[in-house]
Amino acid sequence: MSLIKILLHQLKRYKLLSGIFIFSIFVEVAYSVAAPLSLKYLVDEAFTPKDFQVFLLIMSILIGGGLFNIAAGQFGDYSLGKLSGGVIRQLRTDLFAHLQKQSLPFYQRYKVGDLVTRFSSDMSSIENAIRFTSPFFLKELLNIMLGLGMLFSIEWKLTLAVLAGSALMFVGPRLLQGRAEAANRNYKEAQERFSNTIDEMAKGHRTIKGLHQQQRFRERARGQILELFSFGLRLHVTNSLMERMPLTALLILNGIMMGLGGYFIFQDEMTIGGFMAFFTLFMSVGQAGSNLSFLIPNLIDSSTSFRRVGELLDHQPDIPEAAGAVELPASVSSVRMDQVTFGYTEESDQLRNVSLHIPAGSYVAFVGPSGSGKSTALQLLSRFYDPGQGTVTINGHDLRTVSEASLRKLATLVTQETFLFNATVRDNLLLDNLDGGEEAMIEAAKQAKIHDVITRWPSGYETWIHQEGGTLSGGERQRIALARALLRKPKLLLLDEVTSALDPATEADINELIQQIRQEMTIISVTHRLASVVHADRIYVFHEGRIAESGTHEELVQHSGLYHSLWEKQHGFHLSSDGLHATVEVQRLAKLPFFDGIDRRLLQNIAGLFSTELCQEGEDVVREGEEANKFYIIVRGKFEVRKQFPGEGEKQVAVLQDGDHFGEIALLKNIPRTATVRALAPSVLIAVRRESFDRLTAEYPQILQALEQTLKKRL
Ligand SMILES: Nc1ncnc2c1ncn2[C@@H]1O[C@H](COP(=O)(O)OP(=O)(O)OP(=O)(O)O)[C@@H](O)[C@H]1O
Repeated sequence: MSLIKILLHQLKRYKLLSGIFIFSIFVEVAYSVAAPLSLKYLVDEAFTPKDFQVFLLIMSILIGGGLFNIAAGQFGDYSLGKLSGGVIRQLRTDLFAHLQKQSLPFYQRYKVGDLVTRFSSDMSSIENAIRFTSPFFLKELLNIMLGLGMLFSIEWKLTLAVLAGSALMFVGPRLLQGRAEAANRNYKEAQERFSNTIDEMAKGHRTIKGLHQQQRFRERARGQILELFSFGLRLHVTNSLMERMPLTALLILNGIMMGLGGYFIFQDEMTIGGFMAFFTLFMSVGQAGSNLSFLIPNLIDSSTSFRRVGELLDHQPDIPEAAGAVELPASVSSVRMDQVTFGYTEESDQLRNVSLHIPAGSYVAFVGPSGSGKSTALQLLSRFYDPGQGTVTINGHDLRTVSEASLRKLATLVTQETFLFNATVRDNLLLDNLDGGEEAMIEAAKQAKIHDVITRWPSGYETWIHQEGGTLSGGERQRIALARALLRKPKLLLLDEVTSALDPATEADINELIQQIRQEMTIISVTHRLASVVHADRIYVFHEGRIAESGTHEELVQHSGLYHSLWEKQHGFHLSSDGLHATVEVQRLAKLPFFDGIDRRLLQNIAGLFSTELCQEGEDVVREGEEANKFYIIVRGKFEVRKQFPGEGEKQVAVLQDGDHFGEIALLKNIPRTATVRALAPSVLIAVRRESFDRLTAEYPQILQALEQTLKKRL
């Protein structure tokens, strides 16, 4: 186990300190055993014969030994402090570095609360074991061994008798050990579950409030707190019982010793001094035994923590760096995927036989329906995962063989889920490049269209970012992340839906920026918004994990394939630059199957009925079971369709994006919604109410007839 290896390796590093500590323990234990033994000589050789010389001699030895013991104790404490502190420091550093080497699957397996608990309470428990419990355990064990030796030398029969009785001290704790371990494990797991709830509540507080889920979270927390209470109580009772049992056994042993010891004195088999020394020494050995049993729950607690931290250390990185990894050069000559097949799990593949070649300096787009594998391909190009089959290469080097540092220097990925550090804007932009020029930083912020926003904040670039960027708007976060990436001057820029949280004007600015920087770097952009990639050198259209088509925008619209139909779907909407007002063209309405056959002039009237609706991430536009009275078309954004399944709860059944529509049946009749539609990103829709539609159809009944006929055919 890696943890034990690390600890042993550490102890080897601190040989001198370990030696001093062990020596000090020997001195301390020898003195604590010798001090009671001196009673025998004081009583039998000094007090009874009233020999002052012997008394002085014994006292001098005791005082001299005591002073030496104090000095040795001081050295021992210092060396233990330094030794244990050093071991813990190294363990924390190694664990942190080990976690950093892990890849995405690891972070999907272990939740934040789980990792935080292992780093905080488990590490504290290990620290406790290394700093206090183990040294104390060692000392008390030595105390018992030396003490027993002395007791045998004073009166072996009495020692054997009390030793037989002392088995009582260990039987009880042994019997309870299994229960104590289970109680400890249960309590730790309950702590972990509660930490995860707090983490989820803190991170998702906005969504929780938005969806009015506070009650559900309170209920969950209440249940978990109750669980902590009952597991905590069981743990407390078991541990107390384990601690109390040896003390009770000690009382019984005292009785045995006094009775038998008295008998030996009356039989002249033992002196009074010998009995006093035996009694005192036995009390000290008994106390050491009792201390040992007090330490057992602590050791059990720390053994669970040792196992949990060891489990993390034993987890080998899923995406390891090859021995003698190749350093990628500072420029890109080509990027390739050859026959790549990849699945997040063994059950299914999300990419199947994907091959593509991206020449240096080109601007390439990955488009396609939601879930078709675009982002997955980008993750493989960034080597967040390795392909199951096939290879991903940059400049001819399989990414499995290149050094991570050189890959990250060359390629930068900007994703939709931006994470900003709790630091100033400046630190977020510059990162480790703290001496990086002010000019370069401002230039990057200007390129990403965020400089003006930052300078409007009272503290400008010194503004502190809180809650991992949660206090900023999605667009501001995205633009800071983009500026941060540009400042690193990558030769390969990977963009995953970077404009989806931006308003149309900023999106247009970012698209313009891409046009400017495409001369300086190779760009691969994943997007579902086709209008933003019409100028790409090559567009790869993904469908169900495969590349269905590829070519330039012009080539693909000519060819009536998937791209053509996606383009047709997204085309024909107009959105004001502030993203607040949207309209639809008559030609676009005419392409909706249920408006088929309706006169263009009437469609013009229908187009005028639509009004714009904006919604935030996490907002429900329609809810399953509620009255339906509106028909919606998505102008831009992303929604999930969720349905209740008996016994299984609510599940996602589809994802809708730009150009998709839903709820058309509401134009005809009032039936409850058959699904919930929830926004996955800030979105813009246009909607028409049945009441407005009714007024129009009263004037032009032919619209209603046409609509009824088409819907009848479709239902
Ligand atoms: N970490 C993961 N673990 C398991 N499955 C995943 C994971 N990430 C994505 N998937 C699944 O892989 C498939 C492809 O997802 P991917 O994100 O690559 O699609 P996409 O084309 O980028 O879609 P979108 O436009 O909605 O982001 C989807 O079915 C998705 O649910």
